[in-house]
Amino acid sequence: MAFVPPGAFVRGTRSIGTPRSASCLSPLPAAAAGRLAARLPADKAGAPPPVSMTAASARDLAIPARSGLLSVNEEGTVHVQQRARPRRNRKSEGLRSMVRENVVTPANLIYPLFVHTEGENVPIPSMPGCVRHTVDSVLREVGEARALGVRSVILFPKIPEELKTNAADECYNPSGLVPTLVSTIKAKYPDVAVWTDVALDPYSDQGHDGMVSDDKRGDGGCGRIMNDETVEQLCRQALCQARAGADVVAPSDMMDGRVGAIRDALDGAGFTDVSIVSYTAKYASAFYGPFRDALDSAPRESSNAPRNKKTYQMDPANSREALIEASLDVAEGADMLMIKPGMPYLDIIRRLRDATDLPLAAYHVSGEYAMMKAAAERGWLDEREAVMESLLCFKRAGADAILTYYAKQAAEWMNE
Ligand SMILES: NCc1[nH]cc(CCC(=O)O)c1CC(=O)O
Repeated sequence: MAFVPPGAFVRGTRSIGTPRSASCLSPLPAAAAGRLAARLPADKAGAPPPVSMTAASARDLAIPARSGLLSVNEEGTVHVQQRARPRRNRKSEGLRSMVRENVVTPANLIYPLFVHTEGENVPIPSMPGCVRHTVDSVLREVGEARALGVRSVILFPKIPEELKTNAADECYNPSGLVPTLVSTIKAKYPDVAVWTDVALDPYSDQGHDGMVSDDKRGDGGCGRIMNDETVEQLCRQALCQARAGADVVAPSDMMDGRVGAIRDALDGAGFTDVSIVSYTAKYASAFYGPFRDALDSAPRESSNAPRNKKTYQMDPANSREALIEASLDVAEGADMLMIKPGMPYLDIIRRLRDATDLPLAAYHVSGEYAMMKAAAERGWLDEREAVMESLLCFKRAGADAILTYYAKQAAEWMNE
């Protein structure tokens, strides 16, 4: 009997019982046939199996001898003619953990924290377990995460409505919420890496990451998102954050040329040590909904503002475009590249992993968090198992670091 390509039908030909009729043709599992064919030398591939099979023992199989792979030896024990058995490497936790290719540790996690100027913590309904923190509370949270081994946090501010403008000038107010918190956190925990988001949306009365023109010459007859004017504001914002002590600035705005401009601005002011983690491949995604609820930062309906962020965030249909963004960010001096959202975009993480040697970060975003929480609350998912698996999958796809609202909880689980 010759081996046949995976997926084909094979006929048992050994002299057991009567010749098979067409109805006895059985599918050989494709993977098994492929594996065996690849591994056996050509002359052995068609040879009969070493155990002799009697007609009686073949009948005992209940299924007719099919491919020659499944047989019964003289003691009546069923035997598959399979030398390579990958399951041997999975037979105990000792072996499984020895050959495990990827692990996630608390040090890989970046903890996003929502902050506001009010006197009490306010829960975020679409993100159970997350709150907008007061200054005291955020310090406590950073301390607890740090004690569990999470050494990086990123801050997202909810800015009072009266401070929002189209130009978003509050974003570089040195005594604003973010700069104040950065210096407070750094003073108490100098070894925690404090990241800041660079984009105008929390400060914009249009709910956009960039300034909106009033000329109605943009997409759909709305205002345009003004790239270069926005980049100038982003440079001011990043500088202000660096002066406050930010370790990492993370432009999430998707304007063209912002990484290079921010690098120049930082270097020109002596902040050569401040890192830039670029949101390189940031898609115009529906998975940011809960985040926009948390900060009241969604595009505004009543104004000149475009209804969505599609003229600057990337089209979910595209993956080559991520490579274009990545090569620009690398050339402009980014220290690390981010992919966002996370789970639906693992292919993009892998494409960037193969395209650059820079560290990669994946953002497990608010909508992904909300979905897992909702399923877990209903008892439909084992939250712990599902979260830990998700984090591991980011690593396997090629991410080094993961921004996740589960950071503290996951670190707690890892420490158990
Ligand atoms: N530029 C703002 C920003 N930075 C991070 C997120 C989303 C994060 C999340 O959903 O968890 C957003 C929202 C957006 O672009 O509308």
